[in-house]
Amino acid sequence: MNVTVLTLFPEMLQAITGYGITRRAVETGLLTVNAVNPRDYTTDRHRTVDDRPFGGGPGMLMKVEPLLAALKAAREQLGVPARVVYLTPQGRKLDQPAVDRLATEPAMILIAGRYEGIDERVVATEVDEQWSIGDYVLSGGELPAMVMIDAMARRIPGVLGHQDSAEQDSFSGTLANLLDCPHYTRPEEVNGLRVPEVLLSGHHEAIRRWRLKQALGRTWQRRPDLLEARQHSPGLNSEEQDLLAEYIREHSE
Ligand SMILES: COc1ccccc1CNc1ccc(C(N)=O)cn1
Repeated sequence: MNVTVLTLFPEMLQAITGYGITRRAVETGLLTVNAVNPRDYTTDRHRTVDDRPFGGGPGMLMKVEPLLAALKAAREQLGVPARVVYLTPQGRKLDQPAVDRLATEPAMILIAGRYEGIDERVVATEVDEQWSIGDYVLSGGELPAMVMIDAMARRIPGVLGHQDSAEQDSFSGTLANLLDCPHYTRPEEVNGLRVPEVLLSGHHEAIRRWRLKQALGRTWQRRPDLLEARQHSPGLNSEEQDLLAEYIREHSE
């Protein structure tokens, strides 16, 4: 997947290109992340990228011309048709299904706005999709862009060490509308705190049921909205219904 970010702060992208799974995805060529800085496409002496809003109001907006010129350069750089995404509080709330679909795009241009956003004429003529990572306002679209890139990178085959299918198959995790179960690793006891015995038992069926019960129970406790969705599509099977009922009984006395 090839991603180009339009940003006034290209160095910020080192937060994903320089560390961990996303760094390795870039190094192995499974992912490319480039930056195009609209400031490099200004023509005035002061390299102006922002201006005051018509009609008054607080703050500044990103000007049209530098953005359009940067978009043109980004499209030429990518060389193939790219999906243009604008990260904004006015966008649709990003979720895993959206990430999974976006991750199938061969090329994307992410516009990271600064100030109070960008001139609407750029949105109207160039943006394909507007996305928000949550109902809060940040100082720029760079962090949301990196959140989207990180989430998409994990869906590219070969990027995750463990078999992708393992993640797909697991009932929990955001892919299956359930919260994940608790996880433990060595030592078996620390500060008097023990690992649940079932996880040490080697009984894979008992472990599977315990993890499913914990995932269902946690979702019931923390995210009833997710559970509601899961109860309708695809619906809880009889084992899941039994395990959830058991968890609720144990957590209601
Ligand atoms: C006032 O900032 C803006 C106003 C309009 C557009 C972009 C920005 C840049 N800031 C952003 C961007 C995205 C998100 C999000 N929730 O995805 C939060 N903040």
